Amino acid sequence: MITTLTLNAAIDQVYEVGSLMVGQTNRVSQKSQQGGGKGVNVARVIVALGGDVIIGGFVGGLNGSRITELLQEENLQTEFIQIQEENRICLTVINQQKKEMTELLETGPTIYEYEWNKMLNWVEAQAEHASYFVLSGSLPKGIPKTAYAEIIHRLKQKGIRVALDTSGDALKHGIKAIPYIIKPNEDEMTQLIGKPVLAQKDLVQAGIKLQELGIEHVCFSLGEQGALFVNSLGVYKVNAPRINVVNTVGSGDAFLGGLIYKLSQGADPTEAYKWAVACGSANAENKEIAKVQRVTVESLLAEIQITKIKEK
Ligand SMILES: Nc1ncnc2c1ncn2[C@@H]1O[C@H](COP(=O)(O)OP(=O)(O)OP(=O)(O)O)[C@@H](O)[C@H]1O
Ligand SMILES: O=P(O)(O)OC[C@@]1(O)O[C@H](CO)[C@@H](O)[C@@H]1O
Repeated sequence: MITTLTLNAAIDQVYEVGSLMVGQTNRVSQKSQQGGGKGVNVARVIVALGGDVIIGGFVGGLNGSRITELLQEENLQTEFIQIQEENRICLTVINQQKKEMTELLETGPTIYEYEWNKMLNWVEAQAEHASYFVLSGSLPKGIPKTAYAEIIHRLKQKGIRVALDTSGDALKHGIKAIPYIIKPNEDEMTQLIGKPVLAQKDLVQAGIKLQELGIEHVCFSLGEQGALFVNSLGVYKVNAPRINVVNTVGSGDAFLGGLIYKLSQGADPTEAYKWAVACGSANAENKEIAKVQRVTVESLLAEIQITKIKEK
Protein backbone atom coordinates (compact mmCIF):
# COMPACT_ATOMS: atom_id res chain seq x y z
CA MET A 1 0.00 0.00 0.00
CA ILE A 2 1.12 3.57 -0.73
CA THR A 3 0.33 6.41 1.67
CA THR A 4 0.62 10.11 0.88
CA LEU A 5 0.70 12.87 3.45
CA THR A 6 -0.33 16.48 2.72
CA LEU A 7 0.20 18.57 5.83
CA ASN A 8 -0.99 21.74 4.07
CA ALA A 9 -3.94 20.55 1.96
CA ALA A 10 -5.83 23.11 -0.12
CA ILE A 11 -8.77 23.82 -2.32
CA ASP A 12 -7.14 24.27 -5.73
CA GLN A 13 -9.12 26.85 -7.64
CA VAL A 14 -8.33 27.44 -11.33
CA TYR A 15 -9.46 30.63 -13.12
CA GLU A 16 -9.03 31.15 -16.85
CA VAL A 17 -8.78 34.62 -18.33
CA GLY A 18 -8.22 35.69 -21.95
CA SER A 19 -5.21 37.70 -20.89
CA LEU A 20 -4.23 38.66 -17.35
CA MET A 21 -3.72 42.38 -16.81
CA VAL A 22 -2.07 43.29 -13.50
CA GLY A 23 -3.60 46.39 -11.91
CA GLN A 24 -6.80 46.11 -14.00
CA THR A 25 -10.17 44.34 -13.87
CA ASN A 26 -9.97 40.82 -15.29
CA ARG A 27 -13.10 38.79 -16.15
CA VAL A 28 -12.90 35.05 -15.50
CA SER A 29 -14.15 32.98 -18.46
CA GLN A 30 -13.99 29.56 -16.78
CA LYS A 31 -13.38 28.26 -13.29
CA SER A 32 -12.93 24.92 -11.56
CA GLN A 33 -12.24 23.61 -8.07
CA GLN A 34 -10.47 20.50 -6.78
CA GLY A 35 -9.28 19.05 -3.50
CA GLY A 36 -5.54 19.53 -3.62
CA GLY A 37 -2.12 19.94 -2.14
CA LYS A 38 0.88 18.03 -3.41
CA GLY A 39 0.30 14.66 -1.72
CA VAL A 40 -3.35 14.63 -2.77
CA ASN A 41 -2.25 15.15 -6.37
CA VAL A 42 0.37 12.39 -6.17
CA ALA A 43 -2.34 10.03 -4.91
CA ARG A 44 -4.77 11.04 -7.66
CA VAL A 45 -2.19 10.08 -10.30
CA ILE A 46 -1.32 6.76 -8.67
CA VAL A 47 -5.01 5.83 -8.58
CA ALA A 48 -5.43 6.87 -12.25
CA LEU A 49 -2.58 4.51 -13.16
CA GLY A 50 -4.17 1.62 -11.25
CA GLY A 51 -2.62 1.80 -7.75
CA ASP A 52 -4.07 1.87 -4.23
CA VAL A 53 -3.43 4.87 -2.00
CA ILE A 54 -4.44 6.28 1.36
CA ILE A 55 -4.41 10.08 1.56
CA GLY A 56 -3.56 11.64 4.91
CA GLY A 57 -3.58 15.28 5.98
CA PHE A 58 -5.28 17.93 8.10
CA VAL A 59 -8.72 19.36 7.33
CA GLY A 60 -10.61 22.13 9.11
CA GLY A 61 -13.36 24.69 8.63
CA LEU A 62 -15.60 25.03 5.59
CA ASN A 63 -12.67 24.66 3.18
CA GLY A 64 -11.66 21.46 4.94
CA SER A 65 -15.17 20.02 4.55
CA ARG A 66 -15.14 20.99 0.88
CA ILE A 67 -11.77 19.25 0.33
CA THR A 68 -13.14 16.07 1.90
CA GLU A 69 -16.33 16.27 -0.16
CA LEU A 70 -14.45 16.87 -3.44
CA LEU A 71 -12.11 13.93 -2.85
CA GLN A 72 -15.03 11.67 -1.89
CA GLU A 73 -16.67 12.56 -5.22
CA GLU A 74 -13.50 11.25 -6.89
CA ASN A 75 -13.68 8.06 -4.79
CA LEU A 76 -10.25 8.73 -3.32
CA GLN A 77 -9.55 7.11 0.06
CA THR A 78 -8.88 9.76 2.71
CA GLU A 79 -7.99 9.53 6.41
CA PHE A 80 -7.89 13.16 7.46
CA ILE A 81 -7.31 14.57 10.94
CA GLN A 82 -9.74 17.32 11.90
CA ILE A 83 -8.15 20.62 12.98
CA GLN A 84 -9.44 23.85 14.55
CA GLU A 85 -8.36 26.26 11.82
CA GLU A 86 -9.46 26.45 8.19
CA ASN A 87 -7.62 25.02 5.19
CA ARG A 88 -6.31 27.37 2.54
CA ILE A 89 -7.29 28.16 -1.04
CA CYS A 90 -4.60 28.04 -3.74
CA LEU A 91 -5.47 29.94 -6.89
CA THR A 92 -4.03 29.38 -10.35
CA VAL A 93 -4.84 31.95 -13.02
CA ILE A 94 -4.32 30.71 -16.58
CA ASN A 95 -3.58 33.44 -19.07
CA GLN A 96 -4.94 31.80 -22.23
CA GLN A 97 -3.24 34.23 -24.62
CA LYS A 98 0.25 33.89 -23.19
CA LYS A 99 -0.24 30.27 -22.04
CA GLU A 100 1.12 31.40 -18.70
CA MET A 101 0.12 30.32 -15.17
CA THR A 102 0.16 32.60 -12.13
CA GLU A 103 -0.22 31.00 -8.70
CA LEU A 104 -1.52 32.70 -5.55
CA LEU A 105 -1.02 30.38 -2.58
CA GLU A 106 -2.48 31.13 0.85
CA THR A 107 -0.29 30.23 3.84
CA GLY A 108 -2.87 27.92 5.41
CA PRO A 109 -3.86 27.12 9.00
CA THR A 110 -1.79 26.97 12.16
CA ILE A 111 -1.51 23.46 13.54
CA TYR A 112 -1.62 23.08 17.32
CA GLU A 113 0.65 20.74 19.24
CA TYR A 114 -2.11 18.25 20.11
CA GLU A 115 -3.09 18.10 16.40
CA TRP A 116 0.51 17.45 15.38
CA ASN A 117 0.76 14.66 17.99
CA LYS A 118 -2.40 13.08 16.56
CA MET A 119 -0.75 13.17 13.15
CA LEU A 120 2.41 11.47 14.44
CA ASN A 121 0.23 8.69 15.90
CA TRP A 122 -1.58 8.34 12.58
CA VAL A 123 1.76 8.03 10.76
CA GLU A 124 2.81 5.27 13.20
CA ALA A 125 -0.44 3.41 12.50
CA GLN A 126 0.03 3.74 8.72
CA ALA A 127 3.55 2.36 9.06
CA GLU A 128 2.00 -1.02 9.84
CA HIS A 129 0.89 -1.49 6.22
CA ALA A 130 2.63 1.09 4.00
CA SER A 131 5.43 0.09 1.62
CA TYR A 132 5.91 3.60 0.17
CA PHE A 133 5.17 6.84 1.97
CA VAL A 134 5.05 10.21 0.17
CA LEU A 135 5.70 13.45 2.08
CA SER A 136 4.81 16.40 -0.12
CA GLY A 137 4.35 20.14 0.03
CA SER A 138 4.86 23.06 2.38
CA LEU A 139 4.67 22.80 6.16
CA PRO A 140 1.83 24.73 7.75
CA LYS A 141 2.52 27.13 10.63
CA GLY A 142 2.99 25.54 14.04
CA ILE A 143 4.80 22.50 12.73
CA PRO A 144 8.56 22.27 13.30
CA LYS A 145 10.84 22.63 10.26
CA THR A 146 12.23 19.22 11.20
CA ALA A 147 8.77 17.59 10.86
CA TYR A 148 9.52 15.65 7.68
CA ALA A 149 12.92 14.60 9.03
CA GLU A 150 11.21 13.21 12.15
CA ILE A 151 8.65 11.28 10.10
CA ILE A 152 11.36 9.92 7.79
CA HIS A 153 13.35 8.60 10.78
CA ARG A 154 10.27 6.85 12.18
CA LEU A 155 9.24 5.29 8.85
CA LYS A 156 12.74 4.17 7.89
CA GLN A 157 12.97 2.19 11.12
CA LYS A 158 10.02 0.15 9.82
CA GLY A 159 11.64 -0.41 6.41
CA ILE A 160 9.29 1.95 4.54
CA ARG A 161 10.51 3.74 1.42
CA VAL A 162 9.91 7.46 1.83
CA ALA A 163 9.66 10.04 -0.96
CA LEU A 164 10.14 13.69 -0.05
CA ASP A 165 9.02 16.62 -2.20
CA THR A 166 9.25 19.94 -0.43
CA SER A 167 11.33 23.11 -0.39
CA GLY A 168 13.42 25.44 1.80
CA ASP A 169 14.27 24.43 5.36
CA ALA A 170 11.87 21.46 5.34
CA LEU A 171 13.84 20.02 2.40
CA LYS A 172 17.22 20.80 4.00
CA HIS A 173 16.28 19.02 7.22
CA GLY A 174 14.47 16.23 5.39
CA ILE A 175 17.51 15.40 3.28
CA LYS A 176 19.57 14.90 6.47
CA ALA A 177 17.19 12.07 7.42
CA ILE A 178 18.02 10.35 4.06
CA PRO A 179 14.70 9.59 2.38
CA TYR A 180 14.53 6.94 -0.37
CA ILE A 181 13.50 9.45 -3.06
CA ILE A 182 13.78 13.21 -3.40
CA LYS A 183 12.31 15.26 -6.25
CA PRO A 184 13.45 18.86 -6.20
CA ASN A 185 12.77 21.11 -9.20
CA GLU A 186 15.27 23.66 -10.48
CA ASP A 187 14.14 26.47 -8.13
CA GLU A 188 14.35 24.18 -5.10
CA MET A 189 17.87 23.10 -6.09
CA THR A 190 18.91 26.73 -6.62
CA GLN A 191 17.78 27.47 -3.05
CA LEU A 192 19.44 24.35 -1.67
CA ILE A 193 22.81 24.86 -3.38
CA GLY A 194 22.68 28.66 -2.99
CA LYS A 195 23.79 29.37 -6.55
CA PRO A 196 21.56 31.63 -8.71
CA VAL A 197 21.96 29.72 -11.98
CA LEU A 198 22.53 25.98 -12.25
CA ALA A 199 24.15 24.23 -15.20
CA GLN A 200 23.60 20.51 -15.83
CA LYS A 201 27.04 19.75 -14.38
CA ASP A 202 26.08 21.47 -11.09
CA LEU A 203 22.98 19.27 -10.83
CA VAL A 204 24.94 16.13 -11.68
CA GLN A 205 27.54 16.96 -9.04
CA ALA A 206 24.90 17.75 -6.41
CA GLY A 207 22.90 14.64 -7.36
CA ILE A 208 25.92 12.35 -6.96
CA LYS A 209 26.66 13.86 -3.54
CA LEU A 210 23.06 13.34 -2.40
CA GLN A 211 22.98 9.79 -3.75
CA GLU A 212 26.24 9.00 -1.96
CA LEU A 213 24.66 10.15 1.30
CA GLY A 214 22.27 7.22 0.80
CA ILE A 215 19.29 8.66 -1.09
CA GLU A 216 18.42 5.87 -3.53
CA HIS A 217 16.75 7.95 -6.27
CA VAL A 218 17.72 11.60 -6.64
CA CYS A 219 15.29 13.04 -9.19
CA PHE A 220 15.57 16.57 -10.57
CA SER A 221 12.47 17.60 -12.52
CA LEU A 222 13.30 20.22 -15.12
CA GLY A 223 9.98 21.28 -16.68
CA GLU A 224 10.02 21.16 -20.48
CA GLN A 225 13.63 19.91 -20.33
CA GLY A 226 12.44 16.64 -18.76
CA ALA A 227 14.48 15.37 -15.82
CA LEU A 228 17.81 14.15 -14.47
CA PHE A 229 18.04 11.08 -12.24
CA VAL A 230 20.93 9.82 -10.13
CA ASN A 231 21.03 6.33 -8.60
CA SER A 232 23.75 3.90 -7.57
CA LEU A 233 24.29 2.80 -11.18
CA GLY A 234 24.65 6.16 -12.88
CA VAL A 235 23.21 9.48 -13.96
CA TYR A 236 20.33 9.50 -16.46
CA LYS A 237 18.78 12.20 -18.60
CA VAL A 238 15.18 11.86 -19.77
CA ASN A 239 13.69 14.21 -22.38
CA ALA A 240 10.15 15.56 -22.08
CA PRO A 241 7.82 15.05 -25.03
CA ARG A 242 6.60 18.06 -27.03
CA ILE A 243 3.08 18.81 -25.87
CA ASN A 244 0.43 21.48 -26.03
CA VAL A 245 0.89 23.09 -22.59
CA VAL A 246 -2.35 24.06 -20.84
CA ASN A 247 -1.54 24.01 -17.09
CA THR A 248 1.76 22.86 -15.61
CA VAL A 249 0.60 23.17 -11.97
CA GLY A 250 0.83 19.71 -10.43
CA SER A 251 3.27 18.37 -13.05
CA GLY A 252 5.84 17.72 -10.32
CA ASP A 253 3.22 15.76 -8.36
CA ALA A 254 2.18 13.77 -11.42
CA PHE A 255 5.89 13.04 -12.02
CA LEU A 256 6.25 11.67 -8.47
CA GLY A 257 3.02 9.70 -8.77
CA GLY A 258 4.22 8.01 -11.96
CA LEU A 259 7.62 7.25 -10.47
CA ILE A 260 6.28 5.71 -7.27
CA TYR A 261 3.54 3.76 -9.01
CA LYS A 262 6.07 2.07 -11.31
CA LEU A 263 8.67 1.46 -8.58
CA SER A 264 5.97 -0.04 -6.34
CA GLN A 265 5.06 -2.40 -9.20
CA GLY A 266 8.68 -3.62 -9.26
CA ALA A 267 9.62 -1.90 -12.54
CA ASP A 268 13.24 -1.26 -13.45
CA PRO A 269 14.15 2.27 -12.26
CA THR A 270 14.92 3.41 -15.83
CA GLU A 271 11.36 2.45 -16.83
CA ALA A 272 9.96 4.23 -13.75
CA TYR A 273 11.94 7.38 -14.67
CA LYS A 274 10.33 7.44 -18.12
CA TRP A 275 6.87 7.03 -16.57
CA ALA A 276 7.61 9.92 -14.20
CA VAL A 277 8.34 12.27 -17.10
CA ALA A 278 5.37 10.97 -19.12
CA CYS A 279 3.00 11.60 -16.18
CA GLY A 280 4.41 15.11 -15.58
CA SER A 281 3.89 15.97 -19.24
CA ALA A 282 0.43 14.35 -19.38
CA ASN A 283 -0.57 16.61 -16.49
CA ALA A 284 0.64 19.75 -18.28
CA GLU A 285 -1.68 18.98 -21.21
CA ASN A 286 -4.76 19.31 -18.96
CA LYS A 287 -6.45 22.23 -17.29
CA GLU A 288 -7.31 20.12 -14.25
CA ILE A 289 -4.57 19.30 -11.76
CA ALA A 290 -3.13 15.76 -11.68
CA LYS A 291 -6.04 14.26 -13.62
CA VAL A 292 -3.97 12.20 -16.01
CA GLN A 293 -5.20 9.20 -17.97
CA ARG A 294 -3.15 6.04 -18.25
CA VAL A 295 -3.71 5.83 -22.05
CA THR A 296 -2.30 9.33 -22.52
CA VAL A 297 0.72 8.48 -20.39
CA GLU A 298 1.33 5.31 -22.40
CA SER A 299 1.14 7.17 -25.70
CA LEU A 300 3.59 9.85 -24.49
CA LEU A 301 6.09 7.13 -23.50
CA ALA A 302 6.76 6.48 -27.19
CA GLU A 303 8.34 9.96 -27.44
CA ILE A 304 10.51 9.65 -24.34
CA GLN A 305 14.11 8.42 -24.35
CA ILE A 306 16.40 7.78 -21.43
CA THR A 307 20.15 8.24 -21.80
CA LYS A 308 22.81 7.26 -19.29
CA ILE A 309 25.11 10.28 -19.23
CA LYS A 310 27.47 9.07 -16.50
CA GLU A 311 28.47 5.63 -15.17
CA LYS A 312 28.88 5.21 -11.41
N1 LIG B 1 6.33 22.66 -20.72
C1 LIG B 1 6.40 21.34 -20.53
N2 LIG B 1 6.46 20.51 -21.60
C2 LIG B 1 6.53 19.17 -21.42
N3 LIG B 1 6.57 18.59 -20.22
C3 LIG B 1 6.52 19.36 -19.12
C4 LIG B 1 6.44 20.77 -19.22
N4 LIG B 1 6.43 21.29 -17.96
C5 LIG B 1 6.49 20.23 -17.12
N5 LIG B 1 6.57 19.07 -17.81
C6 LIG B 1 6.69 17.71 -17.27
O1 LIG B 1 6.41 17.69 -15.90
C7 LIG B 1 7.57 17.27 -15.13
C8 LIG B 1 7.65 18.06 -13.86
O2 LIG B 1 7.70 19.44 -14.17
P1 LIG B 1 8.41 20.54 -13.25
O3 LIG B 1 9.85 20.29 -13.19
O4 LIG B 1 7.94 21.85 -13.78
O5 LIG B 1 7.79 20.19 -11.83
P2 LIG B 1 7.49 21.12 -10.58
O6 LIG B 1 8.20 22.43 -10.72
O7 LIG B 1 7.74 20.33 -9.38
O8 LIG B 1 5.91 21.32 -10.77
P3 LIG B 1 4.77 21.79 -9.73
O9 LIG B 1 5.46 22.34 -8.50
O10 LIG B 1 3.98 22.81 -10.47
O11 LIG B 1 3.98 20.57 -9.44
C9 LIG B 1 8.76 17.46 -16.07
O12 LIG B 1 9.79 16.57 -15.75
C10 LIG B 1 8.11 17.17 -17.43
O13 LIG B 1 8.00 15.78 -17.62
O1 LIG C 1 2.32 25.39 -0.89
P1 LIG C 1 2.75 24.04 -1.36
O2 LIG C 1 2.29 22.97 -0.43
O3 LIG C 1 4.21 23.96 -1.64
O4 LIG C 1 2.07 23.82 -2.78
C1 LIG C 1 0.68 23.82 -2.91
C2 LIG C 1 0.27 23.57 -4.34
O5 LIG C 1 0.61 24.65 -5.18
O6 LIG C 1 0.93 22.43 -4.83
C3 LIG C 1 0.12 21.73 -5.73
C4 LIG C 1 0.75 21.72 -7.09
O7 LIG C 1 1.99 21.10 -7.04
C5 LIG C 1 -1.26 22.36 -5.67
O8 LIG C 1 -2.23 21.38 -5.50
C6 LIG C 1 -1.20 23.24 -4.45
O9 LIG C 1 -2.02 24.32 -4.60
